[in-house]
Amino acid sequence: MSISDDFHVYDTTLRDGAQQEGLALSVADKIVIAQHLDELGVGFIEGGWPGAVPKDTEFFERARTELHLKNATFAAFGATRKPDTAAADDPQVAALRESGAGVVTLVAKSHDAHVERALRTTLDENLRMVADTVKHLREHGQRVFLDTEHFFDGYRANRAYALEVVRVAVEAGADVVALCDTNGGTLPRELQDVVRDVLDSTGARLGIHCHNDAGCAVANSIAAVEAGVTHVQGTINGYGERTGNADLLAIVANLELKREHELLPPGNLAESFRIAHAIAEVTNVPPSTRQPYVGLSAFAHKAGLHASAIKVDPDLYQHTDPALVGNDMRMLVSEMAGRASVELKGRELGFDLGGTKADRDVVSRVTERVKEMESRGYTFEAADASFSLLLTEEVTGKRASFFDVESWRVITESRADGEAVSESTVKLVAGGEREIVTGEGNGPVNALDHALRTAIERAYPVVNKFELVDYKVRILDSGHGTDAVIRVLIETADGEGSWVTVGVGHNIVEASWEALVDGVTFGLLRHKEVVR
Ligand SMILES: CC(=O)SCCNC(=O)CCNC(=O)[C@H](O)C(C)(C)COP(=O)(O)OP(=O)(O)OC[C@H]1O[C@@H](n2cnc3c(N)ncnc32)[C@H](O)[C@@H]1OP(=O)(O)O
Ligand SMILES: CC(=O)C(=O)O
Repeated sequence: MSISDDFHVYDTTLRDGAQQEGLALSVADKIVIAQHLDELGVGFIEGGWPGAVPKDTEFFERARTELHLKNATFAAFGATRKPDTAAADDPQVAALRESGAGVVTLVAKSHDAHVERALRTTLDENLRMVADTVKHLREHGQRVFLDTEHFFDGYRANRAYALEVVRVAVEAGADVVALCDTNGGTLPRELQDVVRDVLDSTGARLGIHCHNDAGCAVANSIAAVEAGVTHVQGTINGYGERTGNADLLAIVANLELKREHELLPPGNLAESFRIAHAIAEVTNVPPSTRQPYVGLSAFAHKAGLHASAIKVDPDLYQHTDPALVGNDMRMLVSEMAGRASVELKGRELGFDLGGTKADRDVVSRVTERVKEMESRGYTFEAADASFSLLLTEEVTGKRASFFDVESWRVITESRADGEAVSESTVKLVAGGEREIVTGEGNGPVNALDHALRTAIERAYPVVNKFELVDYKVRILDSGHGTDAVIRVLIETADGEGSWVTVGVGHNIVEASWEALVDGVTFGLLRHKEVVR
């Protein structure tokens, strides 16, 4: 059952979203995504094109027994009957009928040139294809929506014919006619004028389906709603053919937060962030950090002047409260930080630095050090753990340290079997004991990581939980060739969370060692080991 039939939130992630380059969903993936969509509370889930794509046929079969939707109705997508064939005899129409979906969304041509050149039939026969197929499915008890492909381009080329397709579909029993900006090139004002004309001329219940080729898919969808459409199609994370479809979560957030529509069940908008990221895990497409509302950077503030105003009131630099979509505000500390950025970041990390003159001095020193270090290649916005160590150092007056390193070295040897293996030796004092440890690895950083953690494990057994999970190298100032500055970011995890540290140097191993030591040090602080 749809939440509300007054306004349709129609998701096509599993059909048009799956048309994105590089995105390939298994049937099991589609089932998991459908569960997330239903939990979010969309009204309709377009599951695919049964009869054309074997996985989609299987999806509808399995969905019937495996999915018990609370909020959504499934829609099966497919084309109108072939030219000069009875709808009842068309095997693809049969697949739609037999899909078990409560709704069939038929794609139909509404642009005269497409009818004549792509379908290779007459304008009249295309109208009969629409009417026959809609009637046939209605007679079999299915609700029918019609997607009018290339509607806006078709309207420009032959308004009368485009409108006739809409009228014929409604007369035959289609509940909704979705106007599709298939090539995604229409701009909002023109789109709105067309929607108004179609509403006035046909009285049809209209929907909108936009692509993002001109960067206007969300704006066009909102413009269409403002002009009177009551059914809006889109995909999670804006997946879709070419530059993608309209991002459904952004549309819903805009309409709920800025136009007072109630589209999802109460409270569900705040699930947007979680569900967008959960679906990105399934699609295996890295989520864009800059995605409106649900991107990791959507409420991340870098500029010092922004932070200083946010300190007074977050609304001064945010268009909405991130919590409403399940996201969080974050402060980024970098060379562009001012004292307010450092103070707010400190608060995020558990340091209250707003009060005394001593606090203000700490904030000023940290701000200066960050700017100076970033000018040498460090970056703190991606390395919260290194920033936290720097801040702790300025607050307590000493660098957190659990061991004294005497020396380290690493060699890489090419062996007779052609394998290159690295071996390192680390000498240090930890827990009052001098340790001399060697470590092997498939590369120098791996070998150093093993040796370092082995050398301190007697004093701090918790390091056995630590694991280096990501390692990124960036050559800064690459014009200097092998003399360039190298920045290394290391992510360390302990099974409960992860943290990132940074190291910089002219030597990649030296930069890595700095990031490794910070990584272990921050991990020990996290586990409340006592600093010497
Ligand atoms: C705008 C959109 O995104 S619509 C969704 C598009 N999605 C897909 O295409 C994914 C699934 N598609 C498929 O599996 C295949 O393309 C199929 C099964 C639909 C068709 O495959 P094939 O029969 O091998 O033909 P092909 O892919 O070359 O398409 C051309 C045929 O489709 C017909 N066709 C094109 N558009 C339409 C339409 N809107 N309605 C009905 N038929 C259409 C053409 O007339 C041509 O038919 P013909 O071979 O009888 O002359
Ligand atoms: C139907 C569809 O996906 C389109 O016209 O873009």
